[in-house]
Amino acid sequence: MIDDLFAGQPAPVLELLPFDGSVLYHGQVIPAVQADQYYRDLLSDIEWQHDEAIIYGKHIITKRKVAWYADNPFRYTYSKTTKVAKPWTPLLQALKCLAEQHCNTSFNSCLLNLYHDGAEGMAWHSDAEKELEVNGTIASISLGAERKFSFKHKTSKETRSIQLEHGSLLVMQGETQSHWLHSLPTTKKVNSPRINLTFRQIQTVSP
Ligand SMILES: O=C(O)CCC(=O)C(=O)O
Ligand SMILES: [Fe+2]
Repeated sequence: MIDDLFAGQPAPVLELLPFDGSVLYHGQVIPAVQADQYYRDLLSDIEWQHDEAIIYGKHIITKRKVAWYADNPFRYTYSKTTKVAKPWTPLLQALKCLAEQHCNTSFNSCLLNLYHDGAEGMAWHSDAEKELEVNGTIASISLGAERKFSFKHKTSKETRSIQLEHGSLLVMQGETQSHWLHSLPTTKKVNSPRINLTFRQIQTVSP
């Protein structure tokens, strides 16, 4: 029986992309009870703020909330707005450590998103801001409501989707950001919050 074979073992890691990059779904790397606690702690302890963006010249304030933490008070620019990172909390440091163990790499920053319900999502984009290491690994931890996450190839337009479970880890690496867009589609089926943490490697400015 397949079930017996995997009993008590971590779920097998799943490759999502057929080519031009690699997206590995590690499944639920945080046990549910612990994930529940992390979710509650992050909801109350993180300094959540509405995100700002300038899109087609318009100043937009998102319903989704964000926060940015890092080793240093890095400045990070996306959607033409600049943020300054806050110092790690003990819980974020523990989650960073967990992500680093699974990815065999180190991260120096984390962007957090809080989607209050399925009406909030993220449009097609790739994480290729100039401050990010080129082809750097991005580790994404999900807590709270399960949501669909999609990839679309920039030229062939092929798509791949996956459900991101409570306590799960998804790792985007290699040439993924150069060739694929990703999005968190909005949905009427979800009416509770989801927290997402993406651990990243920001280029530190050389002297
Ligand atoms: O919410 C997610 O799972 C992904 C968020 C994302 O793509 C980003 O912050 O760049
Ligand atoms: Fe992204």
